[in-house]
Amino acid sequence: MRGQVSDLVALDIGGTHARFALVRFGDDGAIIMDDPITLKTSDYVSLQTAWEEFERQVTGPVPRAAALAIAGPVTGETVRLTNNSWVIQTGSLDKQLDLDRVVVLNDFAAVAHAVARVPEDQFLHLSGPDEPLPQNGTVSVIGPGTGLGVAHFKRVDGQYHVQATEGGHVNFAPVDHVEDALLKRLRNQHRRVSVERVVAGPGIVEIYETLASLEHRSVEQLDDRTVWERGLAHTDNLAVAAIERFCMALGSASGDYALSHGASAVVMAGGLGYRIRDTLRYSGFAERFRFKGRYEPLMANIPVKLITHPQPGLFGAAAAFQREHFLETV
Ligand SMILES: Nc1ncnc2c1ncn2[C@@H]1O[C@H](COP(=O)(O)OP(=O)(O)OP(=O)(O)O)[C@@H](O)[C@H]1O
Repeated sequence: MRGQVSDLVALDIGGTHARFALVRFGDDGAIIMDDPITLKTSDYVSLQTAWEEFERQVTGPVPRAAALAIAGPVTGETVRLTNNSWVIQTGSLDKQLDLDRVVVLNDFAAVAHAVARVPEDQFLHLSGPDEPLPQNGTVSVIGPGTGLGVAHFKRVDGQYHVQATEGGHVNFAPVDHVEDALLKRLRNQHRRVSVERVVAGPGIVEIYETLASLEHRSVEQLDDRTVWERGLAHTDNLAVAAIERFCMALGSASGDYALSHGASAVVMAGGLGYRIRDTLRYSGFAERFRFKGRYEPLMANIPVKLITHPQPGLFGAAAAFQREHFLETV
């Protein structure tokens, strides 16, 4: 896109990183995105100072329009990020960043927009019938990462509507004795145990230590990244078992979301989901997804896919902006 005038700055603001990308909208509605500039949120005291740095790094004019996908509930005028100290006042962003048009949405709602808009070849089949996403119906979008993002969208006659949720905070529901032990362990630490305590990156440590205690083994204290790395590299059998257990718990939770959303398809998203994509396909994920008593035949008919687009949050923020300001029909 270099050398062409951009239409929009798309931002994806997470707990650890803020990503900025220049976007141009093609005459046919295509969303053409430049490579993102990634900044560490902890290196900047506010969105405004990070934006200044982005402007310094860009050659050429910066568009006076922005779409922000933010990791936190976007409800009132003030948005507090879940894992960083920035406070974003949505009502005055245009003045603070010198913008003419701004769209702000939850980061996982942005991912759902991306799932609704990217072409079929950007999905990898995980389980269930190997068929395209439905033209009409509800799709659950689930993303284990630092937390557990959950959203859904409903497509009807070529239009779609996205709903952000706080689904990662529903209760963790164990279905076997290992998960009973995991819940017991977590309940000693937290008054209430949400599914995000298990089905998100940091949960792997709890699973690892629970498995060790079931074998009366003492293990060194590891951080989540190390357990993931050892398990994915098959250098630590307990970590391999913990990842298998993680996939099973993700399958259970995904099935619960599909049931409660009335979904006819499910899409996994997020950096962690992508990292474990091959393991997920050959794990107990699919069996646990279906394991819903008399609804097993219904669950077996739900396709589960994984989005492979590298920046669904940025792409989805641009899609949300485009729909609000340019296109009535997507
Ligand atoms: N090699 C790795 N590097 C970092 N995190 C890893 C790695 N392998 C597994 N993880 C797990 O993935 C989680 C982060 O997930 P993900 O990469 O999806 O980030 P995210 O939630 O999208 O965050 P952000 O948008 O702020 O980068 C970490 O909490 C960690 O437990």
